[in-house]
Amino acid sequence: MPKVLISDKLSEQAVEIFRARGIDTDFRPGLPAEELLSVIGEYDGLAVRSATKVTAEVLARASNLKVVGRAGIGVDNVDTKAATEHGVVVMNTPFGNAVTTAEHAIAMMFALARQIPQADTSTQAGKWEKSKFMGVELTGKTLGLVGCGNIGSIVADRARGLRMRVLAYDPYLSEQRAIELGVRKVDLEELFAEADIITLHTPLTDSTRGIINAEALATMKKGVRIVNCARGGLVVEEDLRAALDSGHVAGAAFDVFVTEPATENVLFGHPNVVCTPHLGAATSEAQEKVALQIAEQMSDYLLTGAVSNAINVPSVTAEEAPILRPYMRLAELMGSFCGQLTRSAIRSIQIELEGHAAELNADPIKAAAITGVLRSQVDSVNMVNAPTMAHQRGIDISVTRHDREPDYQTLLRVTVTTGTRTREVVGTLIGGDKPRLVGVQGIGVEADFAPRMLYVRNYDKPGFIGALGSMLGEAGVNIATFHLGRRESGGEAIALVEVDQRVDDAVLASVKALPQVVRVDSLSF
Ligand SMILES: NC(=O)c1ccc[n+]([C@@H]2O[C@H](COP(=O)([O-])OP(=O)(O)OC[C@H]3O[C@@H](n4cnc5c(N)ncnc54)[C@H](O)[C@@H]3O)[C@@H](O)[C@H]2O)c1
Ligand SMILES: O=C(O)CC[C@@H](O)C(=O)O
Repeated sequence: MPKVLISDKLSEQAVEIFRARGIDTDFRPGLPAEELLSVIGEYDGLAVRSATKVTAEVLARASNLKVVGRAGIGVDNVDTKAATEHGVVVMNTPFGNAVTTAEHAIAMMFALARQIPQADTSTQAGKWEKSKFMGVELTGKTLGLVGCGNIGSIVADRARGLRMRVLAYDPYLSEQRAIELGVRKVDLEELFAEADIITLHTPLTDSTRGIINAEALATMKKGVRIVNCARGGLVVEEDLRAALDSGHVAGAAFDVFVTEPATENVLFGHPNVVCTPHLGAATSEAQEKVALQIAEQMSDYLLTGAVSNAINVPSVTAEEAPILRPYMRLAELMGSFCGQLTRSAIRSIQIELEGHAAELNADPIKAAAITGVLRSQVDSVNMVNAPTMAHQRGIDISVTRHDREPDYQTLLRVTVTTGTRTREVVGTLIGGDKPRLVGVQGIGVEADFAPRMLYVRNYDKPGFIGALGSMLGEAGVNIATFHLGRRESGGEAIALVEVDQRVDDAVLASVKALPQVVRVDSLSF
């Protein structure tokens, strides 16, 4: 039974879902980092929000870990690169808290426009400062969205409901989508120059870090207000503080900070600043949604292999998973066949799909084939890290779908090329799910992938089968099945011999010495 650890404060509904799906679950919100390091080796899955830091060190100790699930959007607390290297899937819930976070941004906008937090403090202190808290209307004002994805587009919708004019800067936003959203797509300079309120909704990346800095602030309207409910680091906090002090910026509302938890910050204490402690996603509705969603996604992956919302591996739907699983097994076995025969640096791996296979999601099949090829070189390879490992080794990967009718209903071909040789195997599924080899090096030969096999390249000359049988018999090796194929009578041939015992190197050397034999390899699957 898989075992999952929940190390952050997730809705307890997640625990119920894991348990109902038959997953052993430990709910330990607030687990200290040192304890996480000592227990992580026991778990197949780790569910977190943003407090747990899933570092390279944690991942290095996580010998059984298959999946990290982030109940939320940002995975900046997960070392995704290290997870990929360790073959751990990282998944998030990209939509579960979008409405809630958009509402928080709108709430922050109102808080700034009407100075609600400051007025509340003053009123409850017994002051009645009506003239001090003169606000501004939002109706008719220009809102500048930096980032118009899930959250930004919901903010746009709500802002239009407030009769605001909405501008959006997002290099990946299409003109068509901007029209559908009722926003005007502009460049950043125009947005800065025209917006009365600017709200940020991008991830923190190299291109967005410090997107609002002193230089940008100088190009904004005097009296601009700035809202950040996305990520700390999008705004250079010191530069913003200076612009608030000079009065150029009329107000700033921040939910996220460069350093979190933010117990100290340069923005704190300014009369026109409103802060919340990363509460964007903190509603019971959103937390329930993300907890349920991550528990379902992680359970699906651990129990069925279905992958959704993964950051580092292609998606496989619950419907696709049972169909793809035998293909992934076949591709891995075929890759392994080629990999075991390859002793030098691989230049390329080509995966071809024909018949029914050509209609399927090829990414998981490709990842499985690469895994199989690399497994004989690297123990730690799996479906998650195989494409990255191939890339790191400079291996060129290609996938081709053929729409021609194959001899079999469905067919995969894996071709591995080194500097000097090309190895090609062809395989199919018998009865829908049983892997069967149907060709090697362009020679038709049918065999199952047996746990122990001999692969013999020989010439189709009399005496070979008898000699091989006697040698194996004398060595105490029982032949379970024997499959032969040849290019033409007397020409190049292949024998695939399923054996019940391991064939030692001395016997392999004697087989190799037979006059008809070109090469012999012992394979295991
Ligand atoms: N405060 C919170 O509690 C909270 C909650 C949820 C999400 N978030 C954060 O909000 C942000 C937005 O989340 P989302 O779900 O809308 O993400 P999303 O991926 O749906 O949207 C991000 C948008 O930013 C755009 N973008 C990327 N690079 C850009 C650039 N250089 N300039 C302008 N736009 C750029 C993308 O094209 C995309 O449309 C993320 O940083 C997320 O982590 C915060
Ligand atoms: O879990 C949280 O409270 C933060 C969520 C938010 O930052 C996210 O990226 O989804």
